[in-house]
Amino acid sequence: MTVAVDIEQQLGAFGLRARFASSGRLTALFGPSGSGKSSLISVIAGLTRPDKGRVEVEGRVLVDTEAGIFVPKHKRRIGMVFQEALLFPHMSVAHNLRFGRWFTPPAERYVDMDAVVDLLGIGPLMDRRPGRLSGGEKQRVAIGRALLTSPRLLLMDEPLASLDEARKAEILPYIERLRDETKIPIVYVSHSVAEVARLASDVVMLSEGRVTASGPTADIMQRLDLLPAEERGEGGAVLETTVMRHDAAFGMTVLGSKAGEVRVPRLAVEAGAPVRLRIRARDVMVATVEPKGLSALNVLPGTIIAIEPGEGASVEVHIDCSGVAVVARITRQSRQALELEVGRPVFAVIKTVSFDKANATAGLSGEIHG
Ligand SMILES: Nc1ncnc2c1ncn2[C@@H]1O[C@H](COP(=O)(O)OP(=O)(O)OP(=O)(O)O)[C@@H](O)[C@H]1O
Repeated sequence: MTVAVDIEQQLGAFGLRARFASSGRLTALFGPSGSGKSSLISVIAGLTRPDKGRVEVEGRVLVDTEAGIFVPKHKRRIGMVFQEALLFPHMSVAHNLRFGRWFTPPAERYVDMDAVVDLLGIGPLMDRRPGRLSGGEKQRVAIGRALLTSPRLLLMDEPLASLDEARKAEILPYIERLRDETKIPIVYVSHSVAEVARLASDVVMLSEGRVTASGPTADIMQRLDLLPAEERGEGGAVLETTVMRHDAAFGMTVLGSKAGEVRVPRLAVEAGAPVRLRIRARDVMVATVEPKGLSALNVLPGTIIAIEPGEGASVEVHIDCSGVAVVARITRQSRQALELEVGRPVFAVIKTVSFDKANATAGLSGEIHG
């Protein structure tokens, strides 16, 4: 197991009682403000001591209160990236990067400087001081500095929270590369569904200091009831697809998934490349017969597997499309008019797809309309 946590900690009036285990490449700690994400990160990093419990990373016990084990933070070999880059302003980028390396005994340095510079695309910045970097560039350097400590685990606490949308889009592909091209497990704190759906292999959902759910990203993202109220509209299905072909005549790309083909405006990726799609529940309609004469390009056949009460006048219809669960948010009135029940064959009509290109360096991300 990569990361296994089972701890209790009282912080004033706030009680953190968290238990999860994840062997995912990037595990998102996800929850609303004040749910305990940063407190949990502090326990894993060794910045605070839990009252009770155990923390294990890559088979190494870092905390076990019963056995009297508490590995101090500088011996944990955990790299940290925070919301603010916290670079040394008087040092060049190259110096800031080397600073990370100095702290690791030579025998334990397994991360190579050139590889990190290449991975994060920071070669042209090496001689600059942090004052002359954009927010996104600073964060890439901060990630590089953390990687150069040769960590066994990388903790990222809302690393994009202080960046604007353009800077976020610029840095997301680098975090994907980090996830896919290094062997270092990442625990990533976020309260954004878009970020989690794009980056996480696994999600640990926190609410009021408790883990309310944990598991693979696709499973958790469709549990709309678990999402923080302000993010519920962002929830839905996460589909792993592969680029099948490009349709030059119409400027479209055809993606293959277990649920069927999905057509999206042309993506600048080669056939065979993986693409992760997010289909928000509010962007899916339900039809009881295969629709004709419709502008939406993507219609997936399936069977209703559950109908849950949604917010206000809505219900959430869960549709199994050949093993892929797609969620549609529709009104109770539509449900009644269409006589939707569990077991009924239907068609999920997808109005909009949010797509994220995995394994990319081009920063491609956005929304497309079917
Ligand atoms: N040392 C402390 N003493 C008392 N209360 C604390 C302490 N540290 C954290 N808390 C409280 O614990 C709760 C959880 O805080 P935490 O920062 O872990 O949440 P979070 O999910 O990271 O929130 P955000 O997304 O806003 O950063 C908050 O109510 C906070 O006020």
